[in-house]
Amino acid sequence: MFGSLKQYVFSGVSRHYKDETNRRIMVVNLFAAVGMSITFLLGSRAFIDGEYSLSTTLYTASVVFAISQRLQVRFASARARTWSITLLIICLMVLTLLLLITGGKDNTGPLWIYLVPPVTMFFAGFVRGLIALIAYTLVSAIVLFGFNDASFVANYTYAFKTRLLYSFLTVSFLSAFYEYSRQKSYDTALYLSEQFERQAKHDHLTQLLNRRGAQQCLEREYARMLRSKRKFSVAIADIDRFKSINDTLGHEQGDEVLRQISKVFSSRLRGQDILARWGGEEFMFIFTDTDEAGAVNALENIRDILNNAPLNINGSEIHVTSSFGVSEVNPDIDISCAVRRADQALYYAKDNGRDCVCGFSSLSSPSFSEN
Ligand SMILES: Nc1nc2c(ncn2[C@@H]2O[C@H](COP(=O)(O)OP(=O)(O)OP(=O)(O)O)[C@@H](O)[C@H]2O)c(=O)[nH]1
Repeated sequence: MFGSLKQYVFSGVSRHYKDETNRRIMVVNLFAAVGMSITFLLGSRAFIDGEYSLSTTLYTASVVFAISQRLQVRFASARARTWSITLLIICLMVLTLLLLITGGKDNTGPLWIYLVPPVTMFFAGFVRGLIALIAYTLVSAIVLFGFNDASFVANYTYAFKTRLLYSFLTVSFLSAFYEYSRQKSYDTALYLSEQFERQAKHDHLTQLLNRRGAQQCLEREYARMLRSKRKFSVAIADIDRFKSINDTLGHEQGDEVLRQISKVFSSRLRGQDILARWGGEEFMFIFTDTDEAGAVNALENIRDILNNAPLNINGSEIHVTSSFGVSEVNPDIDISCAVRRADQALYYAKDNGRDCVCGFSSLSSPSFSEN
């Protein structure tokens, strides 16, 4: 029993949707169930009492509530959800207006109009909800005051009608204010969480992905490569003799060198390639759909540019070079193995005079062994 109730409440919910969307889906499920049950019970009661037009109205509303719930679950699209919510609100508004006009059971029908403001605001959001509520208030006011002696409108006293309208306006105002504050808090929370998420994945100095962001990209690329069988390559770049740059220019200018180098590196990459700050003065390249030879080629280009265009640091030109170690990632070489290989190739490049690109597979020296 509890299991099927839970299944019903969560029907249509998906982990791919935003929290806000899932919350709306669950509330639509709950509201439709409550609306369906109450209208069905009241409709049956009216039927037993021989009030056939009231019972037909309530049964129809019960069916519409059920349809609106099925709509969002069956079609699982944003458009279906909008239709479902629209249907639900229209059904509620028409039903409560009919109860207002006919008076319902012993003239208690108007009591149900207080459901309209919170439900409309929650489902339609602040702006659309406000428009819908203004329209609803106008129609209600016309029904209450525009047909004073009409036989098809229930007989309410003037005092009752004015109090009903005032109290309805008060509830509408409070619901609108609540929805406005709720949306503002939600937007702020969303903005902050996006900022934190961004900061957690990016390096504040270069604005590139940081090591954590790079790891996530590596895992994503690896999964893609396993599916598509299209290999990719990783490379680690380490700026040469960076300690002496820091020592001569100072740490702040050293930071500026890192910033400018990151721009030189990224300016030569294709849109689909990824550059990250791997740590300290090390950068990580991810070359998608590229084998080791292709990555070595691309890095040779970058190395050339770095050699031929000195950096302008605080008005003086300085010549900065970098060494690169490259490894391919394929179904036989996983990420940690490839990173280890790129690191070993980088050390080899450093040991062999720096300012060069070294692919792991070219390390054919007999003295070299993979750790
Ligand atoms: N300015 C600055 N320096 C950093 C940063 N991160 C690491 N470093 C410095 O980078 C230097 C790295 O020096 P080493 O690892 O000795 O290597 P190197 O001087 O680059 O020499 P090789 O790598 O052998 O060519 C250290 O002095 C670190 O303090 C940073 O964010 N900003």
